[in-house]
Amino acid sequence: MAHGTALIYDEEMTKYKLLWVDPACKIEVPERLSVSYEALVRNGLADRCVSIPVREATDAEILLVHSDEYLEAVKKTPYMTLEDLKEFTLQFGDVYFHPNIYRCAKLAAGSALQLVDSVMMERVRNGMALVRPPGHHSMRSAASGFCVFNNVAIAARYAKQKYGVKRVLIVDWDIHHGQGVQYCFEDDPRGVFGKGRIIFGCLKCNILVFVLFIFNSVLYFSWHRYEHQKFWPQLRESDYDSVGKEKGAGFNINLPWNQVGMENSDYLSVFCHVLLPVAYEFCPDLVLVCAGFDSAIGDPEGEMCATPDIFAHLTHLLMNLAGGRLCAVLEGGYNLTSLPQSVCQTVQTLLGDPLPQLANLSGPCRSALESLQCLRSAQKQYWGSLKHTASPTAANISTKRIRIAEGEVEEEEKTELGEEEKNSEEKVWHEPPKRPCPPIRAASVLPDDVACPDGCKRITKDIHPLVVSRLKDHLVQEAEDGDALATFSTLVSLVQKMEKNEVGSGLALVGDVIKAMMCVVQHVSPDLNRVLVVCVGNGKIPSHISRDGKVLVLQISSDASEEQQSKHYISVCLQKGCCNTSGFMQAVLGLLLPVGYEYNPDLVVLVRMPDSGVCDVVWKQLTGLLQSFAKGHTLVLMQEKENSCVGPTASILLGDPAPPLETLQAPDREDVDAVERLRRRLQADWKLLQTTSEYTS
Ligand SMILES: NCCCNCCCCCS
Ligand SMILES: [Zn+2]
Repeated sequence: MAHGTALIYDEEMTKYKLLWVDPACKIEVPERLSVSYEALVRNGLADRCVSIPVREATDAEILLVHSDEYLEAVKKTPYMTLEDLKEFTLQFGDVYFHPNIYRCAKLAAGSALQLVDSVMMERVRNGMALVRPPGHHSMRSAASGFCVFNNVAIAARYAKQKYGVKRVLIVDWDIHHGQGVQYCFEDDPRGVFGKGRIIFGCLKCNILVFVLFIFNSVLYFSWHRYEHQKFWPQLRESDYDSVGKEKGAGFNINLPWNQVGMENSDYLSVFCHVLLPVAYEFCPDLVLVCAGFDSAIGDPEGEMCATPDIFAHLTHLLMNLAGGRLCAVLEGGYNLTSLPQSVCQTVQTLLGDPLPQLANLSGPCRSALESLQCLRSAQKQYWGSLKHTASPTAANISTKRIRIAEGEVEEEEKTELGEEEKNSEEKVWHEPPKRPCPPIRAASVLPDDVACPDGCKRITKDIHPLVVSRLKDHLVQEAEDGDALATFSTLVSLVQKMEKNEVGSGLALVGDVIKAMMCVVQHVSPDLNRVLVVCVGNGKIPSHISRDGKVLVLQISSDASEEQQSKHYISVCLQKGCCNTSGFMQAVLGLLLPVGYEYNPDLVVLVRMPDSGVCDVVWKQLTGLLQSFAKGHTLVLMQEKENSCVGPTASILLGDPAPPLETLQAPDREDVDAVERLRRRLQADWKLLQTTSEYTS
């Protein structure tokens, strides 16, 4: 298992800048890189990373994406006079050249390749390359948007060529559309059978089995400020209906933001309802992130309102893919305060530190919902997890771009205001909270004959007098059973240690998981405001447990609970319970994650019911994803006889990446229907469950 986080940076890449007046380019300054690196140093994060040296990309590597004539032309720029540089620049848009930019562009691309080498050779688990010039706008034969060589596109091609990586996921959370990346891969051969989708008609059982053999492929996801094609680069092909061409259909995913001011809720809902379901189905071997931070609050380009700590969560959600192989490469980011904060949030998550809690999440705004629905509808024919998406009725989708195109609505001028006209009020936001690592990362409460996994700290069972007295009146029948009493009081004291951040997470083997869970829930201290209880497998959970919203129970099982569902008692009934990976993940990504984020618990109790049937890999994915909540304070309860689950669970609680699931088959129709029905019913209570705009007030 690879460990460590690579950091690639060299101050040489700060040694070029705009040499003439150009309002479009003045924001791309060397300080972007230096303030980001200095913040990592100041926060003690640089020292915790594995420092990997930069190198220049070779011609051959650059030619993986760019044309020979373009490379030859750029090679001449170091010897150009100022006038020649200006002249040369004129042929491109919103970019500038400098005598040293060719060298820096080779270093930026080379840094991305060093990062890929480090991850693929397992010298590190993941990493970040702090580079400039950025890359995602540059095209085969053109520089664009401050970009000269397409760092991430070159890295993707390089990974496939050198390491035989089959499936690469590129996530572009920069606020601009990386058209250069889209052009590079949109007609990328997807393998023998087009996308490799082979459809078997099994006459006997007359069931269409969609078997998705996904051969070599690059899946590109980008969200970007669009404003109905009025925001730079103002391309028709940046809209949600650009899904990839012919064999590449379904492998290009564009989420246009048609308004500014998008917040954390908007970003998370797109991850939960589009990117993650598709990414799990795609099952990448490597994740590359076009890590642009102009999507953060305060950025003059994005004019969005998502706070820097959102990148801690976006990074974490992607780390559960590809066995944790994640390479983040800096793209944009022009606010010299939110940029370094966002970079630090990203690197701190790559290092495995606990995630910050995201407060005050609400639902996505109406415009985001329209984009979300349009995108899901445009992509549903390619992805099983989106298959049963409701098609947007004309009434509730933004056809504004179409109407503009048809001249119905006269074109407003470009939305981009000059720097001076930009809404003058400066955005303010809190500095992201510290994310201290607890002295004990994971603790265990185990029967004496069960070994404590490496890295875990065993908490010896003992009777905690003050706890016992409180317990006694609750658990009369256990009063005589000394062992149960000892277990329960140890669990309660373990939770108290979590509250004080002395312990990160815990796992316990107990005689009766439901009783243990009830005991913990009833004895958490009053200043623990909300407890999320996730029950995996069949079993009766006393419904009085979710009293007054202090406890939210979400159970995934195969028995339709006769219990009245309520806002705080959600029972997801799956055809094959927890055995069907696709259905289970559909419920986790489309229901549990959004509700969990909105509920924002201070403690998560994960209960593995006896005979849950959940397989190890899915269990590990779930345990990993639940670390998103409660600063990673998760208490895992399992039945005594399941001691084979102790090791795998502990490894995830200690920060190991969950192994990738296989490429997911399309979930069973019944399961998708069940999740969809539940989502529709619950979205009135839990706004992050919304995926269509007809429900917004
Ligand atoms: N108001 C300045 C216009 C800049 N347009 C190009 C932006 C390139 C961003 C690269 S991440
Ligand atoms: Zn950008």
